[in-house]
Amino acid sequence: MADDYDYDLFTIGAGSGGVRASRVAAAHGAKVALAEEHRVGGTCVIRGCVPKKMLVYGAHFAEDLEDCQNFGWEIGEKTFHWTKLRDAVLADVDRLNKAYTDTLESHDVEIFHERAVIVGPHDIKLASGKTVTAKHILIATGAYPHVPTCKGHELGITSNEAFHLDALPKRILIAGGGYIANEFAGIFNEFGSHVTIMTRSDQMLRSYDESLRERLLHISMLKGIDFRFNAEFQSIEKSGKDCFTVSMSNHEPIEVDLVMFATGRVPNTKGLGLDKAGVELGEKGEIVVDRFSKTNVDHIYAVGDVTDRVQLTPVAIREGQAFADTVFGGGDPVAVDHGCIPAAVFSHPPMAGVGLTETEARQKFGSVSVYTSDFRAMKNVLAGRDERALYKMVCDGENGKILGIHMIGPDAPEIMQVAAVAVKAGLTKADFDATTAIHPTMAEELVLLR
Ligand SMILES: Cc1cc2nc3c(=O)[nH]c(=O)nc-3n(C[C@H](O)[C@H](O)[C@H](O)COP(=O)(O)OP(=O)(O)OC[C@H]3O[C@@H](n4cnc5c(N)ncnc54)[C@H](O)[C@@H]3O)c2cc1C
Ligand SMILES: NC(=O)c1ccc[n+]([C@@H]2O[C@H](COP(=O)([O-])OP(=O)(O)OC[C@H]3O[C@@H](n4cnc5c(N)ncnc54)[C@H](O)[C@@H]3O)[C@@H](O)[C@H]2O)c1
Repeated sequence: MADDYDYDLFTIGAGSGGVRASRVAAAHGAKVALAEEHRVGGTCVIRGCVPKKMLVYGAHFAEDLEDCQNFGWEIGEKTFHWTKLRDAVLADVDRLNKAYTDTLESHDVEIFHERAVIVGPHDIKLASGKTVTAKHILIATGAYPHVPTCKGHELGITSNEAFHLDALPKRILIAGGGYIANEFAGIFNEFGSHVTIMTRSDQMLRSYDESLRERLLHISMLKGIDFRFNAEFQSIEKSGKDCFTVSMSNHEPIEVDLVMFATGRVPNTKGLGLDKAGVELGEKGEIVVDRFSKTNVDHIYAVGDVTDRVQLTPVAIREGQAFADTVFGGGDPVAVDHGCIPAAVFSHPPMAGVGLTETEARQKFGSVSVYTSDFRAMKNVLAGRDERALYKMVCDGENGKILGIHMIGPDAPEIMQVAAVAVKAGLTKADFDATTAIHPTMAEELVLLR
């Protein structure tokens, strides 16, 4: 296909969005090349969702090993070896990295294992100095961790480094009240570190339903995690061989062994040469795109975190697929529907949500009906674990249409994935009521809500 260009498509970034787009474009018959400056697989596979979830599993054994005793199991002394888990996780990351590379190669996508930047409307320069041309360019460079610019910020780590630690910290301060902060707080806490979360606002996980956020905060505190709200960094100073004193507004200084920043992720557009092609950026440096992921330049597209629409892997994948189908599929253009996206926080316990929170629904619809189930999972009862789950369904007060479902409790993300189908399909509370329960499960609470 490649006309006067070296390639039909050149993709910058082999993460969730870039890999899917390149593979599908190649399957549609396009001549495709891709550049990756770090490792094929990107954030999700190499230093995000996947290794994080494995650590979550590893961490959960701490509670399982405690709880199993009420189920009749007697176990000897428990010892946790962080480096054993770390190395197993990193080995699986290597496996996935290879699997993603193989998939691209088997689809004849040419991979450049180096940084690429744009040097002209159709021109890409690789770190080796080689310059290539492409009819279409896809920017899928993701995002990088934001680090506040306080004195001593260079002494802290981000989630990128958390997967490679040589030893677990005895005391860790995690800055940020979002996804990464709450997930890693659970992980480190279960492994025995003392965790303090500090966040500059008075809330955490702002996009989730208020009742669930309160429940997570309550349970996290019961588990021993400390929280400091309305706290802005002032400084981080070394106060011993391996420890730091962190000063912050509105609170006493705290001494810890590790500081981790989880304060959001910034679209990765710096130094990419987008000005050379005239690509428009938004206020946060994100690439501005239309609903087909097209930039203001006709042949340049962008998908995933770099566009700062919804920073989630399945969204980046969908955007990559839609881009490839639109440009190379030969059919009608395909836009990604960004409405009603389910999401989960893999905290301890996890929480998940889809659609409008109660507050959002009240603001938008006025008349809403809210149904809740506040219960202790059967397993927690026998385990003697005083941890209650909370499910909430928010419906349109006029016709019963479900506007949102929100859950915190064991396996909430697994249950939510299926419940989200019903919400996306526009089902009503009556449809849930008409469905027979599977007993005994936690999910049955969803069809028994009063
Ligand atoms: C700790 C953590 C946990 C997460 N957990 C979840 C989760 O559980 N569920 C979920 O849905 N999402 C999760 N996310 C978010 C998810 O990882 C991202 O939304 C997703 O990876 C975005 O995909 P992407 O293709 O836009 O970018 P990325 O996957 O970040 O890929 C971009 C790639 O581009 C490369 N690159 C950048 N610039 C250049 C250049 N100039 N030349 C060559 N290569 C370049 C980078 O090295 C990178 O590999 C998590 C993120 C983090 C950090
Ligand atoms: N389970 C998942 O799906 C999952 C997991 C991890 C990450 N992610 C994605 O990655 C993105 C980035 O995650 P994240 O947790 O870094 O960001 P986030 O946007 O979820 O949370 C950032 C938090 O940091 C706080 N903050 C910002 N600056 C601060 C400062 N100077 N001091 C103290 N607190 C500060 C903010 O108030 C906010 O609470 C998420 O938005 C999400 O889209 C998803």
